[in-house]
Amino acid sequence: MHRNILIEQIRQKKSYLCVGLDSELNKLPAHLQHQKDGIIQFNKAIIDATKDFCVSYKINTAFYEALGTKGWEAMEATVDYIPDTHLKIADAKRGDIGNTSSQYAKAFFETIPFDAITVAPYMGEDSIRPFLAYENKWTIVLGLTSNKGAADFELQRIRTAEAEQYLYQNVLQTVSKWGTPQNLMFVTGATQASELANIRKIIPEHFLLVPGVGFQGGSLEEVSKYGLNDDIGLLVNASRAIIFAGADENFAAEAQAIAKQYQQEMALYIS
Ligand SMILES: O=C(O)c1cc(=O)[nH]c(=O)n1[C@@H]1O[C@H](COP(=O)(O)O)[C@@H](O)[C@H]1O
Repeated sequence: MHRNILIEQIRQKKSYLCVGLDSELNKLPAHLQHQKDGIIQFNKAIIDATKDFCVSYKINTAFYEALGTKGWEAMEATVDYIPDTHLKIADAKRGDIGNTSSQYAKAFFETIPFDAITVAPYMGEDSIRPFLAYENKWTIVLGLTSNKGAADFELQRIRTAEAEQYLYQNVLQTVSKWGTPQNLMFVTGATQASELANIRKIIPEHFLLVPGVGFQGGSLEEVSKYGLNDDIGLLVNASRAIIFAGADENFAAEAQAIAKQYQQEMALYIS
């Protein structure tokens, strides 16, 4: 998906919400858990209920891969069902030596036609280039993640030729030279909102994928205050807070209500 189309969708809907389809089988409403295509039915109902309030869906592949062949089938059926107006993100956190990354890119950009994939930067440039080679596809590189373990490496101070800085800052500076704001985004956890002003100094133009509102306690208000740019530049993800808002037959309506709440709050920040 071209950046201009994404921005247009966000402005039209007054929403930069990404709904995370982390559809863990044993958390589905009881009536769907034992059905052969329970995850597909669940995802379709969630998509129908939330598509007017969000601009993107993020499929965390772990919840599908865990189920083997059936999981991959559910993932493909879900990607097929998501309207083309919505950015389809494979949250797969891949990255390997070049020829292997090329196969990951083929898997998630061609075999299953996602628009974007999350990638870990640890293995460097040749591990990321194969994803960037695809036109109109997005490579979303982990920057500063939402979890406690971000302190182990990402928030370590390092000394480079130019400055002393956090490791994640060096990642943003370096990786942003390999692509452009048209094909590269970065993950910034909502729980790290205090760092967003610094992040925007390094990458003012790029879109940020921001997970961590809802269950992980990140604040949409803070993220929006420090993260929004002239083109909006944010995709804020919530998974469990939306898809598991309700636990019975009413789950889709409950999910819709929460997605709508997020959208209405976002509308205040971008109007
Ligand atoms: O790459 C991600 O999406 C991601 C990065 C990060 O720093 N933190 C994070 O929570 N995520 C993912 O974002 C989703 C968050 O889910 P909820 O906490 O249920 O909203 C999960 O799929 C996580 O794997």
